Amino acid sequence: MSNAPKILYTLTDEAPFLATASLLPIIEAYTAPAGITVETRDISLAGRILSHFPDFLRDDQKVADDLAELGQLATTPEANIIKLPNISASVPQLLAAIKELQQQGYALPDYPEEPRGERDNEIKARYDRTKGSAVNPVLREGNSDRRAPASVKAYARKHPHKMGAWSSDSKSHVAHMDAGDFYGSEQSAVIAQPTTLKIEMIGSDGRSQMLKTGLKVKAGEVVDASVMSTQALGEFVDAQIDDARAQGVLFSLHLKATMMKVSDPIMFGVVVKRFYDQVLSKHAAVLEQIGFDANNGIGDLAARLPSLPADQRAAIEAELAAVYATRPGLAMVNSDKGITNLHVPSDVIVDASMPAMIRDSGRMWNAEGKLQDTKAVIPDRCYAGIYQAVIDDCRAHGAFDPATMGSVPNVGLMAQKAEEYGSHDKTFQIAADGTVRVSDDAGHVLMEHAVKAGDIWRMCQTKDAPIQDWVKLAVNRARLSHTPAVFWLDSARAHDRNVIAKVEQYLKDHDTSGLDIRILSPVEAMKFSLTRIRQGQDTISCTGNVLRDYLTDLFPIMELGTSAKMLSIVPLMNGGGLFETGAGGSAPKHVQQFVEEDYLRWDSLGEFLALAASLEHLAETTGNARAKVLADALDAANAKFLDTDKSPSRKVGGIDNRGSHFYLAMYWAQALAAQSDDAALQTKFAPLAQALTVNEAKIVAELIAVQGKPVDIGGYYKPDMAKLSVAMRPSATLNAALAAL
Ligand SMILES: NC(=O)C1=CN([C@@H]2O[C@H](COP(=O)(O)OP(=O)(O)OC[C@H]3O[C@@H](n4cnc5c(N)ncnc54)[C@H](OP(=O)(O)O)[C@@H]3O)[C@@H](O)[C@H]2O)C=CC1
Ligand SMILES: O=C(O)CCC(=O)C(=O)O
Ligand SMILES: [Mg+2]
Repeated sequence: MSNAPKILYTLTDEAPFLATASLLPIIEAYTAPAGITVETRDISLAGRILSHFPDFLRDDQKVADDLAELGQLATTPEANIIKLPNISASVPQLLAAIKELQQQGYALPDYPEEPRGERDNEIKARYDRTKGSAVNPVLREGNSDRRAPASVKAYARKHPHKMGAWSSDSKSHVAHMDAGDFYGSEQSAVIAQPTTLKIEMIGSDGRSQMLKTGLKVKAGEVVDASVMSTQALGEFVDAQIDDARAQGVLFSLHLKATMMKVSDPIMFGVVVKRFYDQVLSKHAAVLEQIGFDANNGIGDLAARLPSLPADQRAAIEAELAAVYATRPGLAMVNSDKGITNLHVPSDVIVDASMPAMIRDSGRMWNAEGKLQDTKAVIPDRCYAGIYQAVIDDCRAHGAFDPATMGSVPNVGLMAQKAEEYGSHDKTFQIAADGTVRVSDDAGHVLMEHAVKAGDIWRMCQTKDAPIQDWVKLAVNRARLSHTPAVFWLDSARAHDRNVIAKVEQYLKDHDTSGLDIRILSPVEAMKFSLTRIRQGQDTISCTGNVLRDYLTDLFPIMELGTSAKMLSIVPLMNGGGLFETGAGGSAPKHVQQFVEEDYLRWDSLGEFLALAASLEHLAETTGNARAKVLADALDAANAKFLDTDKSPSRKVGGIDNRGSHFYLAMYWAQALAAQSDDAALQTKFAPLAQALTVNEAKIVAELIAVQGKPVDIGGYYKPDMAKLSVAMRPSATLNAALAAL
């Protein structure tokens, strides 16, 4: 195959987007001499919003729907996409982004939180398409292969990050429900013939309502349904609040309200309502009137209180203080600013929050700004148990040692919206008591649940082709890295039983001789992997979509200090490549630090690794030999970058993200100048390598000189590109050297 070599680089949000303003000019300068085009596509929250409202914007303000274009491209062999982390917006973030855009002169409508009439419904539906994890499921037309490359692991062993010590009498623990959750109610079916499903709600009064019709399913597809009883959840939460107070530990809640954008905000709301019951019940009428929504967190109340008369406001504030006096301490997101774990549903996201707690000796921050033992409430049992297994291990054996510990790479089943992370359009909060029934074309009932008003019912789909591809990837990875591979599947779950049967069947399609491949329940798989990790041994985890997410933050954060240092490749099922940068988020607190003191702590190593993999893929698919030369030189530069430890330090005065980009550029140019595979590239890059090497001290000084004072970038969700470029490219010497290339 030969086509014009092109890489699509995504413009996203927050820290990774700021970093792009400095890194992209370097990437463009280096790839151009090889005849490679790098184009950008805007998939930021602001960009997604604007692309949905052309009818409200002036012609010069309209933007294309880049996400839809990339989603389409991801199904083709030509795709070569570098995907940086983006905001998966909660409602409070969506509201803030809309407000900022309106202030910048975009005449967007307000978000109709309580829609009245057709027009409101239509506008809300448009906004809701940009909400939550709206990007990744669209682009992920493949399964994932996430790991710490050998060079990164070696770096972490040489420069181990700090890990909080663990004590055997830590009172920290995970609390989960014992009944009434998704885990306990799961039903699963494998589709025999292509058909169309419908989801029907039959009320106890006999009235029936279609929740969804026309849901096409393919042969071999696994479909599951389960239900969370909000009553059981509420009772469980009450008991945990009391128990946390009795034990003197912090109360914390860990959900994934971003990716599980329908079910988890409701669960979050149940916990907020229970925790603040005293004040919310007493002032219910007033709170209703000011539009408070518990699903948006208690921060929503704080935001709306100013609209009340002073006396009403004081009464509510007094009641809030009384709640805090009688409740257990809440884990804090920011104790200086009084932001609690229950403030905003997107502040505490389980994949990152549980590893952070484990790294901090099993503790979280309390209101006094001190670390304290914590009850981590993870209501549903499907995956909660793995974290208790880690806590048990740390209590028994102490903290993990990054200098000696083994690694747990992941091969994750996520293609085509697999499993829970694709369930949003099939998740419903039930309006009345009755039965939810899933049936096919021929009227056969596949699954049926008794439900009560308020319950959360959801259905998931996992297509057969992605499962086959996942098994193949797992076998390949086990073979390539000579490492045991464990499928984390729970035979007590209906869905997992169906997947186990498929895994057993599809393993037979591959040569597995000499490989150690096992199927273990998540808790057993965790214990097995942790035992090996302490012996310095690696174990591949082959998991479904949710555990993919959880484990690819958990292990990198323990092994490397941050999941930003991960290599995260998605071989797309139709032959293209999606290269995600790291496995971590968009680090909002890094933006805060940047605007306050012109210092960006974001670690772009994930971008460097993704770029090398993308160039490698480009060389293979387009036969462009120069892409290979660039990739090899970038590999060498990455190794040198790690060896010399040029990642950003944490504080003003050291090199930050921009300084680390300079070092990458210098090492990359040096490697290109030193190679002899391509004489023209060698000649082209030799003077640049020379200029950067000679001016190292000067460039670093120019980059550091700007630090330490506030910087204006003209927006949070949509920064001013000109201001941002000036702020992120403060070294005239570096800019001139790049321009001269
Ligand atoms: N692929 C994607 O698009 C993803 C997007 N997200 C989105 O990102 C946002 C934040 O979520 P979340 O990941 O939970 O929180 P953060 O982005 O705050 O990440 C958690 C912590 O990881 C560390 N970290 C992550 N990336 C880097 C980096 N490149 N350089 C240095 N440190 C890093 C920091 O820890 P410390 O300060 O302790 O060193 C950071 O505070 C949300 O909107 C979420 O939806 C999240 C995951 C993936
Ligand atoms: O899409 C998202 O919201 C986050 C994705 C994520 O956390 C992951 O894939 O690791
Ligand atoms: Mg994640």
